[in-house]
Amino acid sequence: MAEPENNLQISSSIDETNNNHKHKKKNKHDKKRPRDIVEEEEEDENVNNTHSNGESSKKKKKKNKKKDGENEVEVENELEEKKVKNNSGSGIMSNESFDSLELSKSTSKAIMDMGFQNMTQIQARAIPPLLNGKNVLGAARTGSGKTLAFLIPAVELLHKLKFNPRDGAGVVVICPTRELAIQTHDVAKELLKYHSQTLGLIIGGSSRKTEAQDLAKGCLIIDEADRILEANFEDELKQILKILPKDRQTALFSATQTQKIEDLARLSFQETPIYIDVDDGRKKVTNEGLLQGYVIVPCAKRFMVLYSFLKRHQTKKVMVFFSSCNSVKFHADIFNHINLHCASIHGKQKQQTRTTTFFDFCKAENGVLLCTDVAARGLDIPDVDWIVQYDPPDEPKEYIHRVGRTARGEGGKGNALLFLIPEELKFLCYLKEAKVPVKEYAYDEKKVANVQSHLENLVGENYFLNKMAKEAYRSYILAYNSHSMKDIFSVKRLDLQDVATSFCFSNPPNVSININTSNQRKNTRKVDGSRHGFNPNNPYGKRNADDKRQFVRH
Ligand SMILES: Nc1ncnc2c1ncn2[C@@H]1O[C@H](COP(=O)(O)OP(=O)(O)OP(=O)(O)O)[C@@H](O)[C@H]1O
Repeated sequence: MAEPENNLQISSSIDETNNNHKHKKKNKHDKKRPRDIVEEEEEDENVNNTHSNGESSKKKKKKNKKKDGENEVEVENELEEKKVKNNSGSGIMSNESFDSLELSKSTSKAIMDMGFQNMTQIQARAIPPLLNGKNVLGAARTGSGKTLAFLIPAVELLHKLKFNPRDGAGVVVICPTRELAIQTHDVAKELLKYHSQTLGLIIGGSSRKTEAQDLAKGCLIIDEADRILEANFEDELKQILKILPKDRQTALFSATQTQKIEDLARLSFQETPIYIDVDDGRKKVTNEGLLQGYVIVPCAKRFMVLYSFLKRHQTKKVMVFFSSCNSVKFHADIFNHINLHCASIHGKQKQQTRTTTFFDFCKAENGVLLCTDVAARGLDIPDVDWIVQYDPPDEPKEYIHRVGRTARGEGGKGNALLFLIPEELKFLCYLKEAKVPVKEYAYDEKKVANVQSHLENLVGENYFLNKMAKEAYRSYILAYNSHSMKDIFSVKRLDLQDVATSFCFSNPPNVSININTSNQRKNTRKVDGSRHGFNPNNPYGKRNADDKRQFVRH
């Protein structure tokens, strides 16, 4: 999908191939009684995400239509929201306006059309040095406006240089997934509305030769930078760097800066960059408006609890994360089979299906999206109410990116739920050390749907469901085996009968699982031959003992 004339290139170099409002009822979620996740639907605490562009969410507009008696509650909520917005200590906004940057008229007008006046903190701190040609390594929490923090300088610099399409690509933006590249391309398009500069999108599938020619000039931006090396795309990145000019300007951005960033910085920066971490010193790394909980579910009951949760939250917008494409496929199919409508996104789909599903879910007011980590990073999907991590994230860092799909922007609100089997509870220590606050939620056994035997019959009799269930079961075990945090997620501790039950089998299916522990994640996790080096004091992974730099926000 490369366009012929591009001086701003957005590309996805990495893509996955596999894998408060007030408490209305005070006693509901108090300390003694964990929140019940499968109880009858009542107003969730955090269902209205209001994005910082000043637009109220559709849901909020709908809520405002509620009968008169509820107006008082609404007014209180509005006031509370304003309080949050003015609290610059915990919010993402700065007091500085875009006007203070003295941007070109075309860029200023485009920003005005977006409805933004003040910059977010990362924008206020990263845009000026980038405009001055400095290299920047930028960290700021999820949903805090990093995209414009690098796109505004990119567009301004091209404009100032009077960069022409015939000059080639002036700016290259590298994103870890295709959807993120598409989204970033859309934001850049909005910014370039009144400019003569052009832009293009490379998300695989087009001529390598044309792509190489388009990339021949420019300055480099890497979004979700830490993810780039994780997927072992070091070689590809080196190829890209080789064809870029040596005297370029470079910027790396992510919500989580880690050891991997150092490797990447070494590869991509010619000289030491300016390091900007706007959230340094914060007591927690996740967003203010995010309510996070975990629920302990025995493995054999996982499916039924998820099913009951989704049934209960049918009027909400929910994303559910799985560890493999096959698991997403199976769950989407069986849920749709039993009239629980859900969409899915994973790396084994055709790009057209992925793109359509992504945009449909962005527009939807409610609905369920089952996905792999292909949707974990950077995606700015409006008004997501719940992030459910059905399969465990690979690290606390991935947890942070997944839950970052909700409660985005200033005053944004949302909920997150992590499923853990009793054997995985130690993961909570790592979350605590990573400054992620999670509360225990519960479910009422009596309210969990009892459809296990019905589903076992269905999977037993339906050839296609059976095949998908087997593949999903196998992939779940393989993904578990390749987990980075082996001390917690040990495949040896899994009870395969219980795992089989969670994939709607009455007995473990006959599948070949050739687990070779010496070969785990050979292609996806190895960086410079080292393993991650996690421990509770180092929840984000390995770094040198003498390295005192603060790569993670506290
Ligand atoms: N100056 C601003 N004022 C108000 N809202 C803004 C501003 N800048 C960006 N936003 C909005 O904030 C939301 C989050 O922005 P963005 O997607 O850039 O976050 P991010 O920091 O890149 O998140 P992630 O780490 O998840 O990739 C978007 O809906 C965007 O339109």
